[in-house]
Amino acid sequence: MSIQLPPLFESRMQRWLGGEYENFIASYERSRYAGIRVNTLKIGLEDFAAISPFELKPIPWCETGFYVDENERPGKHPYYHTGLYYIQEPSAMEPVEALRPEPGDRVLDLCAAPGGKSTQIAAKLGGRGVLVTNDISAERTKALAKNIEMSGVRNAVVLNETPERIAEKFPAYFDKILVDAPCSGEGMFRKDPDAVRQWEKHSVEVCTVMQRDILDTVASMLAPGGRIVYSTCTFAPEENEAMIALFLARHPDFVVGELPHSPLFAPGRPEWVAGLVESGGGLSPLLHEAAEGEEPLLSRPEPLAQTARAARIWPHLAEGEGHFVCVLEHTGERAARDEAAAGSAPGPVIGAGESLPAAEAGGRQGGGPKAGGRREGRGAALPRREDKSARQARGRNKDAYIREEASEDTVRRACLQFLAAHVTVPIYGTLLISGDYAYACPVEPHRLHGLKVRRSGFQLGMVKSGGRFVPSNALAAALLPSESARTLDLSSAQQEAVSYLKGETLTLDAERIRCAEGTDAKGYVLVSIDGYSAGWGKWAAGVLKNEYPAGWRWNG
Ligand SMILES: C[S@@+](CC[C@H](N)C(=O)[O-])C[C@H]1O[C@@H](n2cnc3c(N)ncnc32)[C@H](O)[C@@H]1O
Repeated sequence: MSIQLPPLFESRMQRWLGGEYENFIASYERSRYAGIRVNTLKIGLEDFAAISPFELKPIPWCETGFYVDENERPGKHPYYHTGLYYIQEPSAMEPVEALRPEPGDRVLDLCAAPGGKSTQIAAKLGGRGVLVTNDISAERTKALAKNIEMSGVRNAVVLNETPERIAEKFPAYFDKILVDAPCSGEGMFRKDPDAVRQWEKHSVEVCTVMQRDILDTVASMLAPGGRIVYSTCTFAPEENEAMIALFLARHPDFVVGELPHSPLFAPGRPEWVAGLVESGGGLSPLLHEAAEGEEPLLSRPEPLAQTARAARIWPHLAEGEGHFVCVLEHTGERAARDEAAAGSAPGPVIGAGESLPAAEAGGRQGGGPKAGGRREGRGAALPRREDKSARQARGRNKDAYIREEASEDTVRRACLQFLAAHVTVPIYGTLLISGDYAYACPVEPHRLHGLKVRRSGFQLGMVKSGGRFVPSNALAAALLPSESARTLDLSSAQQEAVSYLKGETLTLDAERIRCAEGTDAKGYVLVSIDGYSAGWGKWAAGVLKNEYPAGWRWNG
């Protein structure tokens, strides 16, 4: 075997798996499985099957998931850049299947970066409801935001917060919460040799303390009758069944729910935890947690017995890496919610073909001078620079709201003018200005006050010096070509598509740009590949200036 497994890990697995151990260890000789998940926000399953550049083999537990040959390099195809699929380890697709988000739900993905499961949740929401996606690592939320945006998600907020601070702002708010917990990663040893290097005796102990605290905090954010899915990519029972049983002992208003079990999954192993508690062993002191003079919480048979309803995905039984998935159902009554009455189902920022209010109509294409005589766009009043005290007041939080009125107004007007002139469908959300950026925010904006926010919602664009509005690539990626006033379609079979994705300027005639009635070719153009939107370009005099963002470009 080429992988050197930690001896303590091997001896633990051998003890627990007994006769099954040989098969388990033999699975380390096989190569890992690669998967893609079709992003149904951008393409239907049948349509993808018709154009797929790769041979697809269905993943049994996820309707939108497919095994692909890793040598196909799915990250190196224009369709990856148009967000038609997300590259995801097959077992990692199960937690969201167990969560079962439905259009209209409010969902929290607490430990979300880089966003595999968040993009899967967003696809299931189908643009309706709310996704709050969060990671405690600031660095990792950059990739999370990029993946959310490349996937064309319109109803997500991206946070970089602790669970406790989110809980203060969203008490009993979410219908569904995913905790894809930080863990010792034993299930990833085959896929990622780094996981082996990082594993040590104390990993399990450190992780259980984090997991216990995270689970305790999320309970307060769940609406009555809601569902939590807890998942890890480790085999350690301390981080799996024990965490669930401890949670149930502390939160008697929850039960372990049924999973839509694949016959390839195995049940949870409460007896492993019972054995560790009895012997006084294991790698976490939490196994023996007890109030003074009382028996350890985990010696209560009932909560532990429920964990048999969880699922373990084993690499020797299913074609995927090791995972643990458990559903926790709140036993309270799920209340019907009138989103509109609660003020939490925002209407459109601006509707299709809608006229801007007179005070905002100044710079609209073909529009006359606006009321008050000032024109937006070229020659418009410059936004005043934020002064030093305002900058200090904003502190660490770049996305805080404090901003001088004048410039907030400028961003707001510029954004609405852009949408009116370039987008032919309503964009839903509360128009929220954060610094130079405009967002369509899917939650009541007050909930974000004081939080570290990476994206306050669907990023529409920003105002640059001179009051010029630059649309975000998130907006481009989420629009259908038919929803944009100007479009240019490139073919994935032509070099032009890759040239665009590499950030190169294209030379092309006005005839190639499809323009909505009353619009000419000059200006922002939504660039699509085989009919699937990728980004913006700006056309004038036979040249398409490339607006595809540097961080999204095709490398190599
Ligand atoms: C298993 S990874 C998540 C993978 C992700 N769900 C996906 O599907 O792409 C666990 C994540 O938890 C984050 N994390 C660790 N402690 C956390 C905490 N207390 N609150 C929120 N996130 C945390 C880590 O930064 C890491 O990105």
